[in-house]
Amino acid sequence: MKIKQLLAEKVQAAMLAAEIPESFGPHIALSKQVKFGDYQANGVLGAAKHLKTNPRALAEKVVQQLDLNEIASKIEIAGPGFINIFLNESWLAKQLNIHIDDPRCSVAPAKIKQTCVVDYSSPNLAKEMHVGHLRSTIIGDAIVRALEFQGHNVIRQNHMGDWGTQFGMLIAHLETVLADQSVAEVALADLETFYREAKKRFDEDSEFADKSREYVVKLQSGDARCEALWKEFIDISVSHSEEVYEKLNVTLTRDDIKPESAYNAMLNEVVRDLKAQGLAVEDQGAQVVFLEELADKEGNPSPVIIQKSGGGFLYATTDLAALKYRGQTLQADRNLYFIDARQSLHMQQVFTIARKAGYVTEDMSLEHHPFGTMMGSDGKPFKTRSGGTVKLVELLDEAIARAKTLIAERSTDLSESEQNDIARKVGIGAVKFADLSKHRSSDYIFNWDSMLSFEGATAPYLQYAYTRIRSIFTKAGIDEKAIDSEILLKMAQERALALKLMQFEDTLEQVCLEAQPHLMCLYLYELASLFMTFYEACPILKPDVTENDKKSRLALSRWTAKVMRTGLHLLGIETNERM
Ligand SMILES: NC(=[NH2+])NCCC[C@H](N)C(=O)O
Repeated sequence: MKIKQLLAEKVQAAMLAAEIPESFGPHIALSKQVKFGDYQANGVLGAAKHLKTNPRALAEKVVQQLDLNEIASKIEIAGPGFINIFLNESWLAKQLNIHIDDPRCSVAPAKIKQTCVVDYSSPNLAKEMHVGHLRSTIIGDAIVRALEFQGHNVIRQNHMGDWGTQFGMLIAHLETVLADQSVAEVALADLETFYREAKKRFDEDSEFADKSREYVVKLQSGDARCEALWKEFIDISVSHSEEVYEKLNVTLTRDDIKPESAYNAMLNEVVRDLKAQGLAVEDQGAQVVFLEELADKEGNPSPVIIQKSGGGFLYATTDLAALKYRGQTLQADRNLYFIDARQSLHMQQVFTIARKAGYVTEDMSLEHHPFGTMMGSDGKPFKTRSGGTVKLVELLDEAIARAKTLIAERSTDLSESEQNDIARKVGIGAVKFADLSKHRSSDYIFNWDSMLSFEGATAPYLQYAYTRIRSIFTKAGIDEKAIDSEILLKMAQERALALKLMQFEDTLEQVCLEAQPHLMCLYLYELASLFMTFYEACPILKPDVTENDKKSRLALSRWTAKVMRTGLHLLGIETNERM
């Protein structure tokens, strides 16, 4: 149920009837205090100013026209002309009752189905996946899940970095290592070390450096031997990423990989397009687009090199080709990119050029959703103790091991294999929730103790809250599916919980529009807290509770469990039936 939209439509209609031009809009917001009701419409104020009339009188006119009969129990004008809306308990209860069996938690499928192309994860295959890619993977996956749940057509694009000059050095080194009888899987077990070795040879041995450069050229011209080596390298590197995806429970598969090399055949065409349109000009032998739109303070246009003087292409050229494909072939209504904030200028440049070149039409939205850096406890970018890159698989294994210690202490009645399963969900959930619950664009400090705490806004807290709700049914010996009785909202705590449950779709909508998963995290934490308050104030299984109250409260509990499970699932976090 989109409550905000429903109220907006009603208030808008009343405003029109009161002869307020449509452009002023109803501006529906959640009320900040209980005494101001549940929602507040703030649109009249601006209109009154514009029409030079008394805002209160205008608000009264609107309220007279406002038809919220069944929905609201009270409408009040407050302050200079705010309209406070108090929702009707029986209307709220009715919505919950209608959707008691709805697995979609009363979320309607999107009326306008958009094609959303989502670029996320996208690690560089020359090296091990690092924490920056962890953020992109987790955040991107949460948004993909949310958009799909809404019913949009989502196309994942894992824009893996599998091309570029460093691959000459890597395959030249791989060739030597393989000649020494080593197996590629073993040689590439640790990509970081392999890269370092190759780089060292490249810097110290000029013969090797020459060979590396020669291999770059050969690779580009389709030399079979070099291509075979490259393919072998890429294949193993991709499987490293897949190991991370599997541990993380993200929805990316091999089919979603559309790496940089996939656009090689389009790069010449991109340069041709931009030259033909007068966008790219020759500058010192290179092909450059100068963007006035992104000029610096001194007014110098922002230069974007799309082809080097030697003929080589760049990161931006590939991104332009990718965007041409996404615009013209995939016909994306929304293009979403989950990439580190440090690539903001690059993205702006690509977006500006793509628009000018007509690769995407005006109505296609281009969105870079940047994220901040994950920091270590020392406040510096997250590294291993020796200053190296943290291997993601090891980080995730540590999360699971730490969760296992906690679960083994708490859940002594469960078997070893049950404990392991829970530890996996809790450990991975903790890493994800800690990341997703932060405002996307801010940096944050990675801290094991706080993310694994069973108190506060953490995955373990929410997962445990979910399990506790489920245990009410076990304790009562009732199959939750048999709960189909009327929800009655008598107590304030029941009403508050019911309202929160009905706000799930509004939250989801905002998460999808702004690509901000932390809104869902916050929502779920508030929901769990409201449930705890409800549970304390409104006993369910105590002997003196009437049968109707008991059933109604069980139905509310069932609803809460459903929304918690669905919300966590949309964040990519699994729940446990026992814990
Ligand atoms: N279309 C894109 N540029 N996607 C992001 C790619 C990220 C890049 N491979 C990196 O690791 O920095």
